[in-house]
Amino acid sequence: IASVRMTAPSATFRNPVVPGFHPDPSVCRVGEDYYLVCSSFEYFPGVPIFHSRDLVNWQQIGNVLDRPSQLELPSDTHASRGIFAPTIRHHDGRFWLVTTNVSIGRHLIVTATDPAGPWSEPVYFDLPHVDPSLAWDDNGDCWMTVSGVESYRIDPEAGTVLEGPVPMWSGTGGQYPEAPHLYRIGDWWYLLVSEGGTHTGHAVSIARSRSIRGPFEPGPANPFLTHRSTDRKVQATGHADLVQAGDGSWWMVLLGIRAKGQWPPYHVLGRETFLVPVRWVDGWPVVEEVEEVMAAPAGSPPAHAAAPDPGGHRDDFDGAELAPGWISLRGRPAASWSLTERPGWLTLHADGTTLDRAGATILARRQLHHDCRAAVHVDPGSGRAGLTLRVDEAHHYDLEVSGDTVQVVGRVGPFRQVFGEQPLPAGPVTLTIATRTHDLLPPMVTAADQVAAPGAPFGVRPTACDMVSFEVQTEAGPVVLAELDGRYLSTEVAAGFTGRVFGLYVTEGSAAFDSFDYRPTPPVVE
Ligand SMILES: OC[C@@H]1O/C(=N\O)[C@H](O)[C@H]1O
Repeated sequence: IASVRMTAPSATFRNPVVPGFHPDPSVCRVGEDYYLVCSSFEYFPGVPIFHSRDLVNWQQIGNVLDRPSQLELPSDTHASRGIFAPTIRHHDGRFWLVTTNVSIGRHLIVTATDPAGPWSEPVYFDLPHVDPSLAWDDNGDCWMTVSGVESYRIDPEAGTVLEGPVPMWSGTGGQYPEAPHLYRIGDWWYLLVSEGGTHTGHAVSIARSRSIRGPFEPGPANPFLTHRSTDRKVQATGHADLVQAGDGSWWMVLLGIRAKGQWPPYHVLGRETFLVPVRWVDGWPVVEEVEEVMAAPAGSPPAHAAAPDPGGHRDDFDGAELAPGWISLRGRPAASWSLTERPGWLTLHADGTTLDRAGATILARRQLHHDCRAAVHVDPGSGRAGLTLRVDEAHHYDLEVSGDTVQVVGRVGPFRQVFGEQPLPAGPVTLTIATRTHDLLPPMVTAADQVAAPGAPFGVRPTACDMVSFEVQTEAGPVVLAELDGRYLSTEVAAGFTGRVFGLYVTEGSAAFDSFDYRPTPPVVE
């Protein structure tokens, strides 16, 4: 099995290769093209799909489940439910995607000839567990493997189960054996399994067999990848998928988190997609630890290392369609949005639901950087609208305009508070939410500070600072209405499988958005 052929030492790349909440990555190669998908939970459209020519630079080319007929997300779908881990494979001239919609308790398979879509209507499988994966054996039979770990021989087009469950090797005994993938490599069937759960105990192990039904012999060094009990910057590494590059070298995509803070560490960007080179030793995979900067695959331009991350994007809503990166909650009713009602603007219509309940009219983009700014130019009209930074219905900070007032409203669990407000002339206004992290402990905030700077985090000496600031553009210049501690919008506080998103929203009436501008900002230099 070919080992990694490294390029000149200078070529490195930055991890994560797909930043922001893009967990449970799965990848396949077709010729010189790579395609990668991630889970998407309660968001619509579902299963974002990315394309790359070098495993390092990824562009989103669409969403696999972009029709309500493919993606049933009942209105009571809880945050972090919906679409769990997907697997993408190419077989017989077609792309195949299998995933689980846990809100309806079914696995589904869709196919496409063009990975940018359209993808087919789902074929459903009522089988237990999650994290389905597909493999075709030497007879051309299709096998679906699920967490736990067990396999079924299926007819993927008829939706029928032909054999199984066939019990499979389920790791080294860690909790939650999941994200199984079968690979035909040489004369072996390799079975990759994650275990330990999708947080700091995460790990990846492997076994192999001469037969797809097993029995499987475990590898000599399992788990061959884990960052548990280490002080590595990247943590929770697991849920992996292997791919052989065009030059014969092997790579693995996986999820991980970039935690901030000393104790306890917390993460705000969700589980992101990382890339790591794989060497094969005596027929078993060996990987280095996952770092933020790693040696790049052969032939890949050392893009990330060379130039600062180009990760900003701007949308002026001048197009006929929304970019694939825009996501909504549990659906996007046609009556709730328009790009034509006010040409050059995105118009959103409320249905009376607040941000605290499922069903609000919201269009969101993932936060991709710890240090960034997101700005909208919005005409609230007679509505109540704004820009929110959210994790779920119970964890969000909103910069909201209604009538002649702009407010900063924070919702954390049972707590809801206004942190800053000021009058505003009617008409379009620019609202900005900025986030920055720095590791130096800020000074203790006292009651006196509160009077001096309303909204400053009160009385708490955070272990490390993730600050969220809220700004409104006035004739006299930008005004910062409040700064809030960002830890309350972290996975450690909100729980769940997603991460932060910036959302354009309306909760009363209608509002029109002229632009959305997202920029990474240079990290605070201590
Ligand atoms: O990400 C959602 C699920 O979480 C998991 N592990 O904790 C599974 O592998 C995913 O399907």
